[in-house]
Amino acid sequence: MRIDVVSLFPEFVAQCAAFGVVGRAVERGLLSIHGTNPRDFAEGNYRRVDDRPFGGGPGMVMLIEPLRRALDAARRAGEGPSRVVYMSPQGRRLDQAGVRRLAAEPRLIVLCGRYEGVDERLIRAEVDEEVSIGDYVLSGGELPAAVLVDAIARLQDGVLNDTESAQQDSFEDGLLDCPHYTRPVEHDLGRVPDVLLSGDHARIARWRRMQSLGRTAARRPDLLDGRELSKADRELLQAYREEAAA
Ligand SMILES: NC(=O)c1ccc(NCc2ccccc2N2CCOCC2)nc1
Repeated sequence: MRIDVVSLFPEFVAQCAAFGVVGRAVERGLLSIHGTNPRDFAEGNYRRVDDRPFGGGPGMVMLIEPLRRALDAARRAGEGPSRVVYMSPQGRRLDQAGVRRLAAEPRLIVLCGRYEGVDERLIRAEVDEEVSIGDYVLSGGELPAAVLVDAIARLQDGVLNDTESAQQDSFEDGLLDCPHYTRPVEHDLGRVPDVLLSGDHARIARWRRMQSLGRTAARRPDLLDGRELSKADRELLQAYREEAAA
């Protein structure tokens, strides 16, 4: 999959893709990240990429033409059709289903806004979808772009090894993850739950599922809305609540 990032700080997003799982995916050619800077397409000796907002008000707005030329250059740099995603607080909230949908695209061009945002005419003409990573304001779209790139990279075939994909699965099925423990068994912060030391894999899997269900119900009940729990899951959730109440 090819991702082009259009940003005044293109190296920022490329750097975020240089480490860990995503870095490995790039090294192995499962994913390629390219940066294009609108400033390289700005005219005049100040190479302006922004200007004052019509109607007054604080801040500056990104100009149409440098962005449009940068988007065109990014489009031409790769092959095949590309979907343009604009990272913005006005976008549709990103969730794992949205990541899966975008990860299936052959190409993405991710547009990162700075200043107070981008001239609306460019958005209407060039952007296929606006995406928000959450209801908070950041100084630019680069961090949201890096978040999107990371989440998409993990879903590319061959990127995660078996252990990592198992962890991914626990979030994929819409539940929060269970607690994790490692050595030592005894510590002044507490003891590892005996079930995890039992070697009884069915019992361990049951305990982990119970913990995922219980934590989801306690911390993110919204994730269970509209979800038909199986009889087994309902019993596990009940067991979790009884244990928590005890
Ligand atoms: N939640 C998100 O995904 C998110 C994304 C971007 C972002 N900022 C860049 C930006 C992009 C578009 C429009 C305005 C702005 N902003 C520029 C700086 O001023 C505030 C508005 N912030 C949060």
